[in-house]
Amino acid sequence: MIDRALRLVPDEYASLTPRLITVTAAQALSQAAAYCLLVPVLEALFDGDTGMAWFWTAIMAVVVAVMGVLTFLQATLGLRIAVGMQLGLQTRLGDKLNALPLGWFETQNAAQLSRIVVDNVREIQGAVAYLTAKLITSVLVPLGVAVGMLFVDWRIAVAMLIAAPVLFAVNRLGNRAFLRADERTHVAAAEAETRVVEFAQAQPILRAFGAVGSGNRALDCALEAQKKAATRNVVSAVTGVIVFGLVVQAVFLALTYVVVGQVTGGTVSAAAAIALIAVSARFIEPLNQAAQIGNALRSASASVDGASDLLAEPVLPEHDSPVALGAPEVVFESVSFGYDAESPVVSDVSFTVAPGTTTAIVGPSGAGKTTLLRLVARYADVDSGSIRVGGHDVRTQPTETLLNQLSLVFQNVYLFDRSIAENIRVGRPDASDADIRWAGAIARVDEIADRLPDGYDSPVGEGGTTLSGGERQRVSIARALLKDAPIVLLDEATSALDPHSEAVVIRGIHELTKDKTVIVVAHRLATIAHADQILFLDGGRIVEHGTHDELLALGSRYAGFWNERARSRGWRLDSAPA
Ligand SMILES: Nc1ncnc2c1ncn2[C@@H]1O[C@H](COP(=O)(O)OP(=O)(O)OP(=O)(O)O)[C@@H](O)[C@H]1O
Repeated sequence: MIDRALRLVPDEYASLTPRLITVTAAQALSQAAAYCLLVPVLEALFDGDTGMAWFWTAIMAVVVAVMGVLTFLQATLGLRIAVGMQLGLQTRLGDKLNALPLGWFETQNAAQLSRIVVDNVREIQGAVAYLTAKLITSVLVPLGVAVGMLFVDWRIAVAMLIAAPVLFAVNRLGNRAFLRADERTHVAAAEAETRVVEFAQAQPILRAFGAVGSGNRALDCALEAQKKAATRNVVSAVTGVIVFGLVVQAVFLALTYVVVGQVTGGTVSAAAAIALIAVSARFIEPLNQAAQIGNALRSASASVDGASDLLAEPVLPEHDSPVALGAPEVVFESVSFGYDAESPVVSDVSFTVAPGTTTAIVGPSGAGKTTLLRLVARYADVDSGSIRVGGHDVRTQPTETLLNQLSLVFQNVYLFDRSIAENIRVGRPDASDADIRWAGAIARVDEIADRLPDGYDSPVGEGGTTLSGGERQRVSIARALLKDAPIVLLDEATSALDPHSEAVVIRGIHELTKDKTVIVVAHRLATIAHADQILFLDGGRIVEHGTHDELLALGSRYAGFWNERARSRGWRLDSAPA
């Protein structure tokens, strides 16, 4: 576990780790030497040899002083590693999250990510900086004492050298059960966190459907499982510590018998015996500590796994060399893709979106329309075929270059818990206030800002919860307007907006898409009818493509889809807004 945790130490702090280990080892040996020096000091005192007593006390004082300096060095090194470890590991995890394909985030949940980046890092930090040092101390001090005893009485030294591995073996056995219980606790805690976040986020739906009780049940089960796992964990930890404590006392008693045996045998003086019993107590103490440190180290093991697994997640191959971009065209060539290898979602799809034209993708639910948009933005890489944007395969251009050419306006608009202005500025971080107001005016965000007390500086709440769905879309359109990318990927809203909001959003989108290359997953009949090209997708394949008139004349799938939609909405083409 320690070696895996040490591998997570950032490079710039890696050189400090051997220093910490060396200083800790030296500190532990000086501590052992100080304990051993008790024997000659006590012997001299009992013999009434004041000169020798002072001599050994002076040596002991020097050793204790060295030990003090080493303890100080050990503490400062540990602190430096702890701080560096936290910053460095969190930066590495942050960089990793930046490099992961966008599609990866759709399968993750916020609670587990936050647990890895915050809680796991804290545990690993503690394991590397403090627990490693404590573990070294608790091994080297008894070992040093036992070796030191060789110079006093070899039989006692041998008894100590036998006792130490016995104690470690008992400790190891006792902790196996704890380790299993601890793993179960980590799993149960992660599950409970996920359920708590889900329960909070699903409140509107649970209440709307009167399902608060059933929503609670999933959470209650997770919390109950966590409670049981935690109880088992505590029971096995406490049992292990009690058993280990009893064995430690038994070993201490055995050592005392050995010492007393030497006194009665006449090989050790009574004064030395008292000193040896005191040293034996010191010998036992760090071993006792090792039990608790072992538990803490094992508990940190699950955290190391969490962070290591995240760091090992595969990223999409990245091309750093700059490319000379051509016209803003999007070309799909025999593209096939599936979220998992067994079930393709998109099969052999080929089409070209010429610069400055609009392509509408329509088709039944689950046909793969949104997936096509995601593949353009490289949420994931295609399984076969290729997608070219601006004349280059999306896989052979730097991600930044690709994303700079794209404005994404998807249905689930996420707003940061900051002001309206800052949320719009996400579109172009160097935009001036005037630019933000320009984009806000076109997308009619100014209407929203006007009614809020702090105007554009008003906070929008986590995820934009203080704004309506239509208002959030307006902010996201303002973002995209500010970015002014040549290609717009648009997932049209399926949910109904009130007539005013809808009219405003449509106007904003109209401005955003003017003279741009547009791929739109279209639901509004006006958008579909006025597109330069329509792709009818079913089961991941393009089954028909052409203009609205061509496809209506064909009288097949698209015509059926169109007539059904138009009938259900009482809509006629000549009434379509421009
Ligand atoms: N992140 C994902 N992981 C696994 N499967 C997914 C993922 N996203 C979508 N799918 C599956 O891929 C298929 C196509 O989904 P997609 O969202 O592209 O369809 P769609 O045509 O846009 O549907 P809708 O009109 O209902 O939004 C569906 O079967 C869906 O369950």
